[in-house]
Amino acid sequence: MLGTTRLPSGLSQSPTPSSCGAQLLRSVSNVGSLSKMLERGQQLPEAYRWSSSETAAAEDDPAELEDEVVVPVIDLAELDRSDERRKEICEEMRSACREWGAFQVVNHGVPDQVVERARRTSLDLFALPESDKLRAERPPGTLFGYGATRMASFFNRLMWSEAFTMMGSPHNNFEAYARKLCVHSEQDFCKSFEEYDKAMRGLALLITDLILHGLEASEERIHQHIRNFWGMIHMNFYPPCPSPSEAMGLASHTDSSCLTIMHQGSVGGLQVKRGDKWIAIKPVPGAFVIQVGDMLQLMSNNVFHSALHRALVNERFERLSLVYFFTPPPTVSICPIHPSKPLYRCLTWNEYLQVKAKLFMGALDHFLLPE
Ligand SMILES: C=C1C[C@]23C[C@@]1(O)CC[C@H]2[C@@]12CCC[C@@](C)(C(=O)O1)[C@H]2[C@@H]3C(=O)O
Ligand SMILES: O=C(O)CCC(=O)C(=O)O
Ligand SMILES: [Fe+2]
Repeated sequence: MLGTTRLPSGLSQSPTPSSCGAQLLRSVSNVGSLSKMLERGQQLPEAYRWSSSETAAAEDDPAELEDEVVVPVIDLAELDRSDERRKEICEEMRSACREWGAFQVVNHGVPDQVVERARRTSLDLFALPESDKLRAERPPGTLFGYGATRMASFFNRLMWSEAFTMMGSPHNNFEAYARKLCVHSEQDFCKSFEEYDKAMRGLALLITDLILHGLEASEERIHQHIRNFWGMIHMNFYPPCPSPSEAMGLASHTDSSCLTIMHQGSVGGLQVKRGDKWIAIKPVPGAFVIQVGDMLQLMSNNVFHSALHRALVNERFERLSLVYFFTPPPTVSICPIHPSKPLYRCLTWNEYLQVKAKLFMGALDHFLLPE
């Protein structure tokens, strides 16, 4: 990467056919030989330039620095020590979900090597030649594959990122992606995502269970809701950017999921909106960022609010965020958990994604019941 800056490639031209045999001879880590390059110092292309009001960060405001507010960090180390400790953790999560729609967890039990292997494999994937990545291009209107983020059509500026989404538990199909992408080692690729998917499913079930207990939902209700939930692995890659203060890594949005578990690594960029301020979620070594998604807002009947968030970029470092979306199965009816005075009508995940693709930030309101 030295001396050059890579242009996010997800939005560029059509695939050039290339053979898997030829790909095997190349190194997947050879980032410098990949997509279009910009000379160092070259300006940010106009299509990637956002207005300063859209990119302004809380850190730009000196008053913000003096009185730093941080998203809660919840320690799961002693979860099983006693019922009291478990209740305290449920309460910490409940209050974080109400106040922030987000928190970080540490001592979560996911081994570092599992995370590191999945991050390495993801970086290798983004380092593939553009023509190989485009073999797995996400067809318009669909969920899985490589390219620009789905919400790109709602903005008239381009985002400084590329993304790849794969189906995870319970129907993971990593071999198919590996074959399509012609990755260097199919076996390592599948193994690393299989173990990551398994670890994330375990963590998602644990955290969703604790959060729903905080809503005083019955055991039966909780299990009915989450036992059959699905997982999706979504990777975002943000190359270093020649003019980060004018660029946007990922524009402001809420996730449609029930819960999102994100590993952002050591390079920060994620921000969450609190009131009218954007607050950085600073990387904490080994932590996962947990965010309330739209489905959990609906299930909680607005007790919790899905986190409005975005990702900024920087000039020096590339950044990878590894995201696990924990979602309802596509055709199962999802309703507010306490049905006495529901604010929303029941919906299916399929239905929700269709409405989100049309209304984007207005999607959840579309399902509000009349007063
Ligand atoms: C199931 C999904 C949620 C998501 C669209 C997706 O198919 C996988 C990508 C997800 C993502 C990530 C970036 C922001 C977002 C709004 C987008 O455009 O793609 C979310 C989508 C979502 O949560 O609605
Ligand atoms: O990369 C990040 O920090 C944010 C990623 C994100 O919000 C998403 O993929 O939905
Ligand atoms: Fe998100």
